[in-house]
Amino acid sequence: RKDTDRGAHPLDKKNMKPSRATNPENGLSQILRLVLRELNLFYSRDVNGVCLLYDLLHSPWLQALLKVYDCLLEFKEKKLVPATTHAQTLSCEALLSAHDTVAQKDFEPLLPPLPDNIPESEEAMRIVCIVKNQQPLVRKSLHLLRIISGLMVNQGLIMGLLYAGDKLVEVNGVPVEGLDPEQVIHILAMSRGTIMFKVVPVSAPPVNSQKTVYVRAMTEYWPQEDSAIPCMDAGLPFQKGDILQIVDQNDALWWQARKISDLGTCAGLIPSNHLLKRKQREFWWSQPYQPPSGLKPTIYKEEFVGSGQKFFIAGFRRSMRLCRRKSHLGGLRAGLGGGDGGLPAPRAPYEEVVRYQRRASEQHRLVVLVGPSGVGVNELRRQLIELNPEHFQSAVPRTCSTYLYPMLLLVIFYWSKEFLFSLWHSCRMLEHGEYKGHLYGTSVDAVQTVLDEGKICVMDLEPQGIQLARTQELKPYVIFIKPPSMSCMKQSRKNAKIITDYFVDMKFKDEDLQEMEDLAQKMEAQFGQFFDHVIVNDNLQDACAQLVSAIQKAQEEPQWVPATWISSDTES
Ligand SMILES: Nc1ncnc2c1ncn2[C@@H]1O[C@H](COP(=O)(O)OP(=O)(O)OP(=O)(O)O)[C@@H](O)[C@H]1O
Repeated sequence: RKDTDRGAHPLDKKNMKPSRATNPENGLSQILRLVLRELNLFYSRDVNGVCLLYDLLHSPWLQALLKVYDCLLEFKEKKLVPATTHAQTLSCEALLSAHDTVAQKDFEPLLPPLPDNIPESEEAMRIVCIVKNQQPLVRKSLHLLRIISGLMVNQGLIMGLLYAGDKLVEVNGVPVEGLDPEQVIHILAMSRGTIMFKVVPVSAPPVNSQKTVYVRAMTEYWPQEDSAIPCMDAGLPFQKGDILQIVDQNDALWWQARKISDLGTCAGLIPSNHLLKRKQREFWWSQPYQPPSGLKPTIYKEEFVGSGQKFFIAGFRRSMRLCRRKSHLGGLRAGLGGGDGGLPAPRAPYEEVVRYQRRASEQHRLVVLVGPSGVGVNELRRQLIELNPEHFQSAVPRTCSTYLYPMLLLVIFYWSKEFLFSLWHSCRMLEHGEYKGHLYGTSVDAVQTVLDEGKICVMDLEPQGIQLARTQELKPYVIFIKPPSMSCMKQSRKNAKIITDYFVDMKFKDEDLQEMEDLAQKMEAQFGQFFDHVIVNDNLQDACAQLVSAIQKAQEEPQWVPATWISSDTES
């Protein structure tokens, strides 16, 4: 409040002894309380005008004001210690007056009056003023340059004022026609406060009728490494698996997007679907050809459950580890490269996604665990099922030698990954393998059997198999089990044993742990876009608790899923 306002207080503070305020009994609040008590008596007798006075004295603002007054009087008696040396000379009055000055200041930007002498010929021009803050105008200036090149404008800042296609004529009264873009950038960078643009408007400003779409990035993009981007600083870097909100697709080559983890920021430039596909294709063709190194069918491992009962668990993980031991990484590396040792063919760079929440009446989503061999996928799955066998279950693999043998013969004959995939599709196999000369496979039907029982089906898959499972029918939720750092693993796996098909328990060696870490990195780099959740398996109990919580969220909370999985009536 201003000094004058304080002076206008009905109670004259000069006549009030300070000691009265320090004693709460004698303070103004106390006096007010007494007056109210008196008034109460009159009020009950219905004395004229008392109601009005009663309401007035009861008003919260008056009570608050009196309380503030009491407090100030109390502080006036105390020897206050300034918080900083600068505040040494500040009195209470000076602070209040500083507050008043700031409170009364008008922070609205002052725009200069428009020039009076605008000639008739300039009728078709538009003058736009923006107020620049103290930050260097790098990003914004470049966005404005997009107007010159007809690409885009910064929506948050000048939406509705400047449009793509507007021709920039003057900046702050300086004619810019014929200047190089760099010279205009320089003028903008040097500008402080208000910047006035004179533009010849585009004949028909574009109407943005597109609906906002969300996509999952299936590849990564680094604007700093892309010399073709019109404005590097305005680029939006993203990684595989990031969910992006596409806000503008008007330009065929460059879209504007935000990350959903950062919706508050202004949009950045990303290559359009078409452009990114083209870039991927160019990159793919530029890579040297690598002949296929072969697809190795893997082996199933048997597991004893309960009282001597034996059945096969899905997955070839341990066998893969054995294979790798024999061939020293070579075989598995080939497997990670997509099975043929070459670079995987480019796929769609963006996948449209929507929010989906499973309805209670719908079947559960399949839970897929992925991770490098030895990280603890089987152990976690085992513990999960043990925790609640009524709720969680694995899919039981079946022997399928009748059709897999001829199928494999065909695969060997054609030696084509695509051909194998098509056969797998026709058999609805999510994975297959060989154990002691027999062929086994886990089919979609085996998963469906578990889901039909109302249970949550939990299975482990090699990352190459994720795409087969990604269907509207199963709506898998993929959890990547990641190894902790080497030092943590050395500690936590001190007593852990590698269980092999030959029932020889071996301790983890440093090279096993290193191998696990390398593989995890490769899996993340190549298949990270499919991972809905990542759990670092350091402490087994913690990891198991995280797994339970992640599965619960997947089944009960909204998640981003491919738009193709959801028909419009089930969309949340
Ligand atoms: N967090 C952990 N701390 C200590 N030991 C662990 C941890 N996680 C797993 N283990 C142990 O590591 C060994 C390998 O685990 P597990 O068999 O589950 O690996 P995996 O990922 O399924 O790989 P594979 O399929 O090749 O066996 C087991 O003995 C298991 O008990």
